[in-house]
Amino acid sequence: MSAPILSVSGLSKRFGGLQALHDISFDVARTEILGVIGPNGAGKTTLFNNLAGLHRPDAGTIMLDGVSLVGLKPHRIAGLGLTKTFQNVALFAESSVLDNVLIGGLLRHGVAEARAFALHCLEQVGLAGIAQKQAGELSFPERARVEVARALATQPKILLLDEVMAALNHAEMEALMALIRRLREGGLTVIVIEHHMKAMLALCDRIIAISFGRKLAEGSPAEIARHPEVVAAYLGRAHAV
Ligand SMILES: Nc1ncnc2c1ncn2[C@@H]1O[C@H](COP(=O)(O)OP(=O)(O)OP(=O)(O)O)[C@@H](O)[C@H]1O
Repeated sequence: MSAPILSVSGLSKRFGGLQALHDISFDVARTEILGVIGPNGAGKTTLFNNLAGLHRPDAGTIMLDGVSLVGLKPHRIAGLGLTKTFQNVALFAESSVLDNVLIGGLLRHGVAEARAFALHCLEQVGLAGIAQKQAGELSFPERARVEVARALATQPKILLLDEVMAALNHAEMEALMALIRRLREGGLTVIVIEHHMKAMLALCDRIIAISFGRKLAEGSPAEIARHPEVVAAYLGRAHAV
């Protein structure tokens, strides 16, 4: 791997008696789509929260393009280029789609510029036509795209997507995967958490599997799909690729 855009080393996080992350290390290449899989409670969202500055790790280093992120506030980390979507798509229901996306743009722009940029982001995700719709009236696939647009409005180098496909049917998932691939072709690096294994195997260049806060495996989708511990811990013995 040429110089990684993100380098995580020895990351650990404890909540009281629970070791939620234990000595997690991995690198992410520029414009890579990296998947993070693991059973419920494995520590996936905690990993994202530590990367994005919502939690402070107890130990370990996180370097984004050579800059240390540990101890920085989330808006500083977003300013440096790492932005996370939220698992339960928390949009302001009473506000328009445009205003929801505009909020992300305020990180770097004044209101007028952020509005224009928000429209551009909505175009990128194919939702320019519903910019004035109230966010509370959106379908699940629209909400997922608005959440991606809001993250894009911060102009990230790395986008962390936390289960944005959770409520989508097969066709909607395929469409969102196509969007993620397009964003990568435009230069974005993406780290994805999803439970849907087929989608992850199809979408990701590389996958890390975690279980009980520890990294269990790391490799190509094909390697992960046949890794004995991953199969036992997560995929189920019946899974075969
Ligand atoms: N703020 C917190 N305080 C205490 N415990 C927490 C906190 N956040 C997460 N945990 C615990 O840490 C463990 C890892 O949780 P996390 O949400 O990271 O798992 P996950 O892999 O994202 O799960 P899921 O697939 O269900 O979203 C769980 O046991 C969870 O209950």
